[in-house]
Amino acid sequence: MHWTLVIPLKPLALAKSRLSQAADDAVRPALALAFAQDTVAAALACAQVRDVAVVTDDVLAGRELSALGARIVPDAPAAGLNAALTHGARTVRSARPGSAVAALNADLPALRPRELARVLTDAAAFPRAFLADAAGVGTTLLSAAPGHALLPAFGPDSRARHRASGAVELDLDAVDSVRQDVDTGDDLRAALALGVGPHTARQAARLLRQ
Ligand SMILES: Nc1nc2c(ncn2[C@@H]2O[C@H](COP(=O)(O)OP(=O)(O)OP(=O)(O)O)[C@@H](O)[C@H]2O)c(=O)[nH]1
Ligand SMILES: C=C(OP(=O)(O)O)C(=O)O
Repeated sequence: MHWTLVIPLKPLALAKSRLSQAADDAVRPALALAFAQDTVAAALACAQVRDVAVVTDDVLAGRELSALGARIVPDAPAAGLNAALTHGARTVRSARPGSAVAALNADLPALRPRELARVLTDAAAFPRAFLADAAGVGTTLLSAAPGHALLPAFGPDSRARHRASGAVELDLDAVDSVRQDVDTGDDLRAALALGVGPHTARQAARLLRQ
């Protein structure tokens, strides 16, 4: 099965507010963009991924991510993360109704294409499936096979909410790069230890020089 990934991204000036202790206002937007660039580049390099749609209203991010090969979908509902994902999945399926779609967070700077391929291969066995984040409370990926609505419930305690919604939790070892989202300075250190993509590596080096 080949997947279309739907990746949501807040306007960069507002993104990653919980990183404010580790990265000040002058650096954080560039860091958030770098996370998204490394996430999108790794996703597009994954053999199971047909294409990537990024739902964002950010002009700079739209330009940079479309240069990597992503399609940009405006965040028309402007009603938060889950509305953006529902809109993104609908937009994808209005062009190709039988698409397998998966929502993936834009803050996975250590994402490895082979680990993403393992997650998507397992997800293909279920109508809806999800992967818990490294902290064990959130979600980094939610999938919907052809013919099934995504029904995203991202946000606080999304692991429990996705489970309660009937999505199957994927029980996989050795997919740390798909689980490691970056919300805090500790998360950033964990991602750097796994090995981040080139955009984040450049921005992290800038941060260390400050
Ligand atoms: N398009 C869109 N994406 C969103 C919205 N809210 C969150 N996201 C994205 O959803 C993903 C998961 O969100 P979070 O991990 O909470 O990221 P964040 O909102 O930048 O982080 P904080 O500001 O610290 O809460 C990230 O890729 C965000 O950019 C939204 O309203 N619209
Ligand atoms: C939106 C989510 O991410 P975070 O916990 O990183 O805000 C989530 O896990 O559902």
